[in-house]
Amino acid sequence: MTTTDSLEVRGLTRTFGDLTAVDDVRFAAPPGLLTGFVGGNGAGKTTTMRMIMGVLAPTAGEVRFGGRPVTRADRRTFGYMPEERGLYPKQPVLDQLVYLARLRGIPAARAKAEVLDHLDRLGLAGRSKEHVEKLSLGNQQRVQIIAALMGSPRLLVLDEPFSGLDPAAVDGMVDLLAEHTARGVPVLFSSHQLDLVERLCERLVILKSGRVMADGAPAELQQAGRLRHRFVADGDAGWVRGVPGVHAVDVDGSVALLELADDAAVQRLLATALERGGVRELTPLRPTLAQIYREVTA
Ligand SMILES: Nc1ncnc2c1ncn2[C@@H]1O[C@H](COP(=O)(O)OP(=O)(O)OP(=O)(O)O)[C@@H](O)[C@H]1O
Repeated sequence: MTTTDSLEVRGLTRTFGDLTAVDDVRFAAPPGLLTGFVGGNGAGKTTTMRMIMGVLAPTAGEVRFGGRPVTRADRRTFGYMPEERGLYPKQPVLDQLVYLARLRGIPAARAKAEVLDHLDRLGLAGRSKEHVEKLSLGNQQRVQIIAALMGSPRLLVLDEPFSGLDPAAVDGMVDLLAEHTARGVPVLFSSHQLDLVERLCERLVILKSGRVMADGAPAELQQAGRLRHRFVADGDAGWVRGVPGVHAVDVDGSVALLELADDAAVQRLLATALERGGVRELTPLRPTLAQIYREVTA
């Protein structure tokens, strides 16, 4: 079943007493894309996701899906991995997942086949009869992921789905998510692992103190980020500090990391370099996601 619905949040706000945990948050998670939701501890990611899923009422604002306000019926078709993982410790893995799948309205035989397939793909095929409490935390996490992915959800909202997973499980998870995005499903997931977010995400929302600090495709955010240059002089580059419009972030012998105010600063830099013996290299450096994140949340 393919889908073309977007998730959209508009002006979403939530207060707890004097604290505004989520403050006028607006962004969209478009169909078929992985949208990464990042921000430090307490930034408001979980609170936003809980409001999207209807677990927590907003103080203000609205959640829309497919171009209209989200309904309870819509939410029953969403896959959600909550921060507080909700598995029954004393039930076997297979029984539990089949039960959860049946709650989503999947017929018994199909539910079992789907669960067994997912267990196999996340490396848990041999564990299906074990009680959840007997599994390692990483394996419990895999079971929790499967619970969210059952039954062709129309939207996936995943709170820290990658935390505690080993690299093989991350790869298995990435493959599974790709099948959902290929069907057009919007996927919103929170993470503190910026390297992983950089690798996976087609869109990014950065939150700080309940507010959206940046929102867009990683390449767009990189374009907007402060462009730096690596400069290598013929000889010591210490003189770059005196060139107007040139900010030397770091100078180490002949190599300098520079921020150049404008084209005129570039020309002044090159002219001065020629007077002093020449230029070996001047290369623009696009900021990494980690640098962008540090800049917008500083
Ligand atoms: N039920 C609640 N009652 C009071 N304060 C709350 C409640 N839920 C969340 N908060 C507060 O709201 C703020 C945002 O919390 P939230 O859990 O959404 O952040 P987060 O970005 O998910 O953080 P983390 O990365 O640490 O999980 C925090 O200051 C938190 O203490």
